Amino acid sequence: MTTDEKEFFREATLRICSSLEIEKALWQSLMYIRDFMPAQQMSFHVYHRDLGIVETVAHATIDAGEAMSIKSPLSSKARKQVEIQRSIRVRVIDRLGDDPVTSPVAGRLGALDLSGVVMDLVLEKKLLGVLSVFNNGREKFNSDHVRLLSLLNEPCAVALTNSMRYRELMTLRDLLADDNRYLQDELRRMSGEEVVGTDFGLKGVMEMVRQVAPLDSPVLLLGETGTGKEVIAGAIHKSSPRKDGPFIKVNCGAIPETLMDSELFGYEKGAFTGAVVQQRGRIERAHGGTLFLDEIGELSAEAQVRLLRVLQEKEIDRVGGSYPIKVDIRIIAATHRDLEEMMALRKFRHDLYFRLRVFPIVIPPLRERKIDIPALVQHFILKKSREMKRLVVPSPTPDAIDRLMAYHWPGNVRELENVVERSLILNTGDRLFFNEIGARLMGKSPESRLPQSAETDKSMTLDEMVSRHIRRVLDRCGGRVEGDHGAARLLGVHPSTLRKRMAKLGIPFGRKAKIYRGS
Ligand SMILES: Nc1ncnc2c1ncn2[C@@H]1O[C@H](COP(=O)(O)OP(=O)(O)OP(=O)(O)O)[C@@H](O)[C@H]1O
Repeated sequence: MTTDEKEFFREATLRICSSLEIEKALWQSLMYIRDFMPAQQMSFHVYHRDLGIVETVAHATIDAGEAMSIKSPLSSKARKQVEIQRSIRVRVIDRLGDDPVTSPVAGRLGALDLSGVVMDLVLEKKLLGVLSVFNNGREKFNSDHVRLLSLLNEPCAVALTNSMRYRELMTLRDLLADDNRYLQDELRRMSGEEVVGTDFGLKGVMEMVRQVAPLDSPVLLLGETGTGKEVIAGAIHKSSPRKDGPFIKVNCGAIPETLMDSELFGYEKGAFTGAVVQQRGRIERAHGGTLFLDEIGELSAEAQVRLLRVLQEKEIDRVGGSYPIKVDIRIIAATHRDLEEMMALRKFRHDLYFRLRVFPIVIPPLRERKIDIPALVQHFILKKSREMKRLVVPSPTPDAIDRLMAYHWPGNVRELENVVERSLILNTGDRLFFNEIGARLMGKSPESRLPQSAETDKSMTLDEMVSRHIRRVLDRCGGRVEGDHGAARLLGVHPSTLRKRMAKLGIPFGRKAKIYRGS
């Protein structure tokens, strides 16, 4: 190196290493180098061998440097030309648009008519990236310029690698923070989400859950609103091999159509005004876990087409993205709507329906499994008291339980949960009366009312309450468990479920009951 070259190397190296933000370092370098050659713009590019894509990561003009991520796919001829590269190569190109490697990149940067010097950045025989320096073509680059640039190969390669690692680290940090926020939300939502009624009203449902959980097949949960479809979706996820992965919920009815694509598929930085950072969509977040599509019947026709593609191809395109991303997800969909009727009305696609309907599970309404009511009440009292930081956990009076059992619960478990919460807010003592349910029942048919007891203010355990209620219903049915006038029908459970519960609570049935009743 001559003295001038040494000085050039020193000064240019100081600038290229001046910042981990490569766009700033690039601009500093351009401002220095332009005194030695006709340089008006400079860019750094990275080659992704697995995708055959050149990514322009930074670009500087005289005015400023800018970080970017512009991805340009190369032709197979250009890929070969790049991939056989082992040693440093510096090329002068008179018109960037005429070269198979530079033209796709120059096309994206609006630089097809510019001329430039393109230098491969190689360290330990590995191609790490490319530095390009270009101008408007009026002044030519010559061999002196090429020699000077070649001096900077190693510092440029090191600076580019360091800054890419730094950028990766920053992205990972953002993703982790993002994941953490999501997981905290999920945890808040899922914690304490114990399924009540697994041995009684939900026994059949839980058997199906056990069958399907270990597989990757889609599951379709059907049932009225508030029956616990999300709780069951969570139970499937928790007992599946994906349990350590994410459980991501999408409420298809709550996302406006204009935001649906970016919510589901995510977007690249700059894909639209306001897309200042890259954002992963919910489908991508569910990678390695379960995607729960609630209210699937509310999806628009366009969104149905795009979802079908995800199910078929198992890949997504981010909005503004230039290549597909593979996703490994298990889908659980849920709806309270009649999808078959929606298909007949052409409001739901046949192909999507058949893809989702591989394993349907129907969750019965609460009025058909009233046997679960006492346990659910107890569960919600404990849960809500904890949330409200109540020192004394109140218990319902026996009459209150009778009232709750007699009500028909159009809003299902969610309505019951709200009733418990309201009652806890209104009653600060240690007893809950649920008088509002009594009031609601006043308008109901006489058979939906059960006899009221005088013991309105005595507290009992949950088992005592259930036992007392079953005995009372049995008395009304003359001890009959099965049949149209049997206790099981009145309690909204299967006779064998009722017998098991009776055995557990020590309530005699069959021959024993006759002896006990003295008949
Ligand atoms: N078996 C159950 N055990 C415990 N809690 C339950 C059970 N079923 C439902 N819940 C509770 O009831 C509420 C409503 O349940 P969930 O949101 O799962 O119903 P859903 O059928 O998904 O409703 P929607 O159709 O309106 O989305 C939730 O707070 C849930 O925790």
